Amino acid sequence: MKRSFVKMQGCGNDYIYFDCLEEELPQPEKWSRKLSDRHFGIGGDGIVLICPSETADAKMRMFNADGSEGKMCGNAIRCVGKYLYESGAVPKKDMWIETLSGIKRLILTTSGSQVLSVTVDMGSPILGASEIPTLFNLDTVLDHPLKVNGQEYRVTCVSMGNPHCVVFLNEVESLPIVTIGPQFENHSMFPERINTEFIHVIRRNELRMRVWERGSGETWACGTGACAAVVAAVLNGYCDEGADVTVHLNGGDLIIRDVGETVWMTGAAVKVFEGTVEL
Ligand SMILES: N[C@H](CCC[C@H](N)C(=O)O)C(=O)O
Repeated sequence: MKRSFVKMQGCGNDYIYFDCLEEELPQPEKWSRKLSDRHFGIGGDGIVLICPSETADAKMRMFNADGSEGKMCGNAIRCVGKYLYESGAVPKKDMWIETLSGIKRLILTTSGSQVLSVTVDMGSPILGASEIPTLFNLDTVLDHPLKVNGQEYRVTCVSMGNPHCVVFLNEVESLPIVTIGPQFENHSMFPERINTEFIHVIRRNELRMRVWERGSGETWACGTGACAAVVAAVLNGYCDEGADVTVHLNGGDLIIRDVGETVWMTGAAVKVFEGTVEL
């Protein structure tokens, strides 16, 4: 069966999007693995399904490149808002998207009929060690030692609807992320695996971040991860609550504001190409 798709990216975190408002996509786990392959498929960090919702303007389901389903995706939800507005499916600049981590509010910035950037209310961070989930026998995991492959790191764990482990380092450019990333992702303390953000604090309102994502490996950006990183930075005294923090990712910048009860994320959403694929 021939199926149309749209390739979109947020700060280089690129997914293959399927409009499922009229027609479901069967076996999304299988197709995410096949189509994400950058040599034998379309190429991407995974696939995203844009589905109907009874409680919001639309519903987003996202699947990592390994086929596992993520409960929330910050870069993808911005692209979903862009697609829905520009296609006319949801002609609103203030819209609501249902996810497995609850309904999120999007505010679109447009130029004519084009969406330039999207601001998302990412919701309240979850800090309870068992809720993230982790197996630490603690209430919260703040600047806590964790041995990974024989080396001790200090970690802060935050959920933005999906699990994150934030590690502050003196520099991240030379980090052997392909080696250390999987060792964090599959560590025994994280029963549902983990997304890991490696952070260099440039100044109080500026972070540099690299990320090893659960199910996709090193991605060029992670929206939920950038939010988790700023929450962790505020908790550890590196950033100020309520301030706009610029997070520099491999693929671009996100502006994150942790206001305590919620976290706001602003960033671009870019269409790369459209196509059809035989499923
Ligand atoms: N790998 C993540 C999902 C994608 C999150 C990321 N791409 C974002 O922009 O938030 C997980 O399994 O929880």
